[in-house]
Amino acid sequence: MTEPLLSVKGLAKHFTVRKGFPKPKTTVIRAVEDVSLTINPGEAFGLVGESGCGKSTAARALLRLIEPDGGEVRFGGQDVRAARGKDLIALRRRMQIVFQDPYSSLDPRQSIGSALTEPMRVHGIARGEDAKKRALALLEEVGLPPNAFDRYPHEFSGGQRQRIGIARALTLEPELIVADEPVSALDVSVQAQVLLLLRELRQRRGLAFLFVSHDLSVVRWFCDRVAVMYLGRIVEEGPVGRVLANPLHPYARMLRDASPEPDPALRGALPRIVGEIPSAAAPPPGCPFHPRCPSAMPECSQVLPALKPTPEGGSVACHLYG
Ligand SMILES: Nc1ncnc2c1ncn2[C@@H]1O[C@H](COP(=O)(O)OP(=O)(O)OP(=O)(O)O)[C@@H](O)[C@H]1O
Repeated sequence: MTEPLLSVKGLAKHFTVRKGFPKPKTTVIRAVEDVSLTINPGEAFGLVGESGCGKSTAARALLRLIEPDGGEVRFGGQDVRAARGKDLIALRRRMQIVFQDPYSSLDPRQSIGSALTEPMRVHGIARGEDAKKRALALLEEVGLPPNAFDRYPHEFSGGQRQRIGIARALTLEPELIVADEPVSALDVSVQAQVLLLLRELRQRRGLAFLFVSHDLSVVRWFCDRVAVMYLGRIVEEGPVGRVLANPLHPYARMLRDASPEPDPALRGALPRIVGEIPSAAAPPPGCPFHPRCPSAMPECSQVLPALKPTPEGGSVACHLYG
């Protein structure tokens, strides 16, 4: 069996906010609760769910861009949460992030050449002419001309800026890319080109991906495995073909049925997603999905269902299953 590249167990992240007027009250938002997943070398793992379910928070917490409040994160066998100083820098080099909006992650006053060579210099990989040569090769790899090196972010289109964001994520030759909604800010016509580039890079470099998206068709196309999140928790996980074709959790089924149907003959015949996602500040007792679930039973409002294994190596957290 392959040793997982990334292994996450029981990850938690809570935010404490003060809200209300005139007497603000302290509220704890349980953005991520008991999230576990593993990603093997070269594997693409999708994280899907409605807006606010905790996908981005989970992705940032496992990279320690924000500090988790609980759980264990191991990368290549190393304890990410315990890593300090040089060890943490070395781990960071191996896992990189591509953001939804590359414009906000690129410094408008920094040339593209400098944005690409700076991390190489800081991490002691290359400097001077060597770093420039590597940056030019990266620009070519992501489909940008060499003269992009001396230009600035505002001179590029959204799709080109995302290519720059991808090139920057590659400067340190990572093994895992966390792609947080990498194409959802782009025009539809450009989305496919950037997705093709990501898939090409994945194949050529043997990269593993944590692919955060609300778009099931993109996840179906890009990923090997997928986890469905609801109110901070994973409710179902498994091979992408099985989970999206035959979801076992009623929420996963609802999400699948609400996603645009590629076959026009079936469009409109499917039930739409119903009800509002409850607040992560006051998650319902028992199964967090029970207030919206068409199949809820009395037990569902009292007992939180544990994740149970499914035959093909996935898992589902539902009292209806098993
Ligand atoms: N810095 C923060 N302070 C307080 N609450 C936060 C913070 N970041 C996220 N949250 C809350 O945590 C929950 C999860 O948010 P998160 O952005 O991770 O969800 P998401 O699934 O990625 O949604 P989206 O696709 O809209 O980004 C939400 O209720 C959100 O309001």
